[in-house]
Amino acid sequence: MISAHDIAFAYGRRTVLDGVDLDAPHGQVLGLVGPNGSGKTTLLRTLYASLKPRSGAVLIDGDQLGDLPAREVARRVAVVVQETPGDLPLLVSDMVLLGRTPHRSGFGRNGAEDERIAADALAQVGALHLADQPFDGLSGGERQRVLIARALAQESTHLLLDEPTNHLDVRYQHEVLDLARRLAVENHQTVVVILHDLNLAASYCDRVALLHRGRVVAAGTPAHVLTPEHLEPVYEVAVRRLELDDGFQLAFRPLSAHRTPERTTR
Ligand SMILES: Nc1ncnc2c1ncn2[C@@H]1O[C@H](COP(=O)(O)OP(=O)(O)OP(=O)(O)O)[C@@H](O)[C@H]1O
Repeated sequence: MISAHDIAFAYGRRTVLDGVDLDAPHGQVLGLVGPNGSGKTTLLRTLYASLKPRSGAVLIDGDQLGDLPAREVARRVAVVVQETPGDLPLLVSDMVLLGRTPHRSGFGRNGAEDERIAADALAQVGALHLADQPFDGLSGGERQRVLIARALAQESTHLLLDEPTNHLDVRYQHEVLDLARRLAVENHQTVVVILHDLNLAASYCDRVALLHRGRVVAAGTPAHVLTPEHLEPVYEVAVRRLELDDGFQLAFRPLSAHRTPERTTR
């Protein structure tokens, strides 16, 4: 479980998070949504100690994140963020094996068990066939799946994902979020995921926090948060919600398209 209390963060003099509270229990997927620049990535980074909040506290299973050694944080929390190809010419299999690092002692090498776990992780994201290819040569979607496999190989109890559906085709968007759900429901993990697609958030998240200008302006179930009343002022678009038998679907239009177009007749 991750809980954040009264988090504030500033880049220099610019405050981008202010009074943020968050609860991400085990066994659930929490979605972070909000417009560009609302503070989602900054907030996520405070949850795995990549950024230190100016004030407030982040607790992982009741322990202050700031008090945990980096290795212990890595054992508890796996992270998938957008990553550009690096200078290290790694094979896909080696990239996934990096996920085993927090479990190795000292300069220990990967054992057969680590290799089995890494191969399993690749299979789970449908990328086992890429194992012997150079990571830098992959497409954006393939790379994304391999990074998710690396996080799975880490076997942590918390999984943080920053726009994991970026670059993925529709099939893999659903597969990756379905996998995130199964990790929460079946493995009782805590999953926190940043999503731009609000319909995907509605389908796969147990709870959603809507950020606007560094504050959580609504939090709760997708049905409660993802309403035209909450979304229209935050995104400045017209929102329609279509209720379906098994949920709802959101449709968006620019606010200007709401007005009846003026016709000029000559
Ligand atoms: N390293 C940085 N230095 C200065 N300002 C930054 C830095 N990173 C982010 N910001 C600013 O902080 C604000 C929040 O950024 P953040 O990336 O957390 O938003 P976001 O909601 O994840 O955005 P997006 O949906 O576009 O990814 C933005 O205004 C951004 O310009």
